[in-house]
Amino acid sequence: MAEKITICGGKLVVPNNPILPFIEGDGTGPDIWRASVRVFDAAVEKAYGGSKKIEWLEVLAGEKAFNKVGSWLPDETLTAFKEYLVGIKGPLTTPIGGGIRSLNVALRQELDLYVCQRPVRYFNGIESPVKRPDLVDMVIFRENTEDIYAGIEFEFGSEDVAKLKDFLKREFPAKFKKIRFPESCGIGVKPVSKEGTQRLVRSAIEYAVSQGRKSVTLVHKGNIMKFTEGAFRDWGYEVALKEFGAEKIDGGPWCRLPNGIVVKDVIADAFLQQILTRPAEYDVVATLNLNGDYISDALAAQVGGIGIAPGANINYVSGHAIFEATHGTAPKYANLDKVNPGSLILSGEMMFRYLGWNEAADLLVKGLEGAIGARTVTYDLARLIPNSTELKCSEFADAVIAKM
Ligand SMILES: NC(=O)C1=CN([C@@H]2O[C@H](COP(=O)(O)OP(=O)(O)OC[C@H]3O[C@@H](n4cnc5c(N)ncnc54)[C@H](OP(=O)(O)O)[C@@H]3O)[C@@H](O)[C@H]2O)C=CC1
Ligand SMILES: O=C(O)CCC(=O)C(=O)O
Ligand SMILES: [Mg+2]
Repeated sequence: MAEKITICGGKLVVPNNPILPFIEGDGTGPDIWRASVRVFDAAVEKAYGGSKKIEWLEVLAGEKAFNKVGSWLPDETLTAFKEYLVGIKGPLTTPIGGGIRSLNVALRQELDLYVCQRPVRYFNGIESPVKRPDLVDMVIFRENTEDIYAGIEFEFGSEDVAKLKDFLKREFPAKFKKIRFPESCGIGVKPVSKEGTQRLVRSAIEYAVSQGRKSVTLVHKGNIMKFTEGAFRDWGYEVALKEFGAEKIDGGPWCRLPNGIVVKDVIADAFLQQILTRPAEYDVVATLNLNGDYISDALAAQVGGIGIAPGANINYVSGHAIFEATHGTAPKYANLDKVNPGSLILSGEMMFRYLGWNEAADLLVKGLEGAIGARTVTYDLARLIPNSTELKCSEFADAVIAKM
């Protein structure tokens, strides 16, 4: 009988037939979902011989939801993710400039999924744009609920931005003078809190400890944005020192945990050049929301692109989690059965590990490594792998299943 996943004493209780809500997604989402769900079911069947099975529950969001029920993000969808704890989603479109705000961000904020966890690793056989993609083995912990993604923006020409400018002019005249074109600007606000920073950094360090990683790097732009990004760095070190018994190295601020894990920091622009030139120096990365968004795509490109870039949005306290690829809806490829389902498949791998279904997770990796190793890949990897055979999205799913 299908049952809900629950949490007890901070540990997930996963039945053999868990109900997992999923959102198909916009654009290429349906193609990718159809391919991935077959791979997930095949992995579970092969790993557990019928003793475990997922009961998939479709919930609506995005264009499909709007067309069917007139809402972009129906309450029932949020309720399902709250109730069933763990789910998975395809990408959802966010218009640029005007229109609705991001549904992806809304889900993260509504469910308080404060960690956006994105592992980046190399698969043998892919020729990436860099010489040593195999040196990239990082896990990004991106803060997922605040920063400029909180969406506190005031549109140029609106009554609200006029009110805000009046307030700044009156209360903070020196700061207001620094606005270069006060008459013609919109304004965005960047909230970064101690609480939000510390729960993110705590999760990153706990992950590093549990997985035996070498270091945690706090990536920030604290030289320029001192009280947001700079504070992120300081509050991050505070967690390492006060909660994990770290000791400062040569007077700090770098520090070392009793088990040898180094907690260090780097300014974001330097980080983006060093991941190209010295990737082996970075391991677990903890960073703010916008930096994490840029870093995810940049690192994905280093190992073969966004077609194999998985992710998860997790609240490590409540247990709520929604797994999703790093990439978006790639609308030009919608319904062509063309794009790589690898990112969603690997997001499923993360999900299975989160559920404790490591055998099924291992099969997903085996299948993906097998298909890539045999040079039977979708268009994106075919561009990078000499003498490869280009497969459709659905055919790639078959190839992964065949190699499990
Ligand atoms: N979490 C989410 O739901 C996210 C949603 N979005 C949304 O998606 C929409 C489109 O965003 P856009 O900036 O174009 O970014 P996308 O990630 O959707 O696409 C950019 C490029 O990445 C490559 N790509 C994307 N997905 C795949 C895949 N599965 N396999 C292989 N290659 C892939 C394609 O490259 P090429 O052209 O080289 O073939 C594509 O043109 C926007 O509305 C955005 O807001 C964006 C990111 C995350
Ligand atoms: O919400 C969106 O449309 C974009 C989100 C995004 O780029 C990301 O989470 O990496
Ligand atoms: Mg992104």
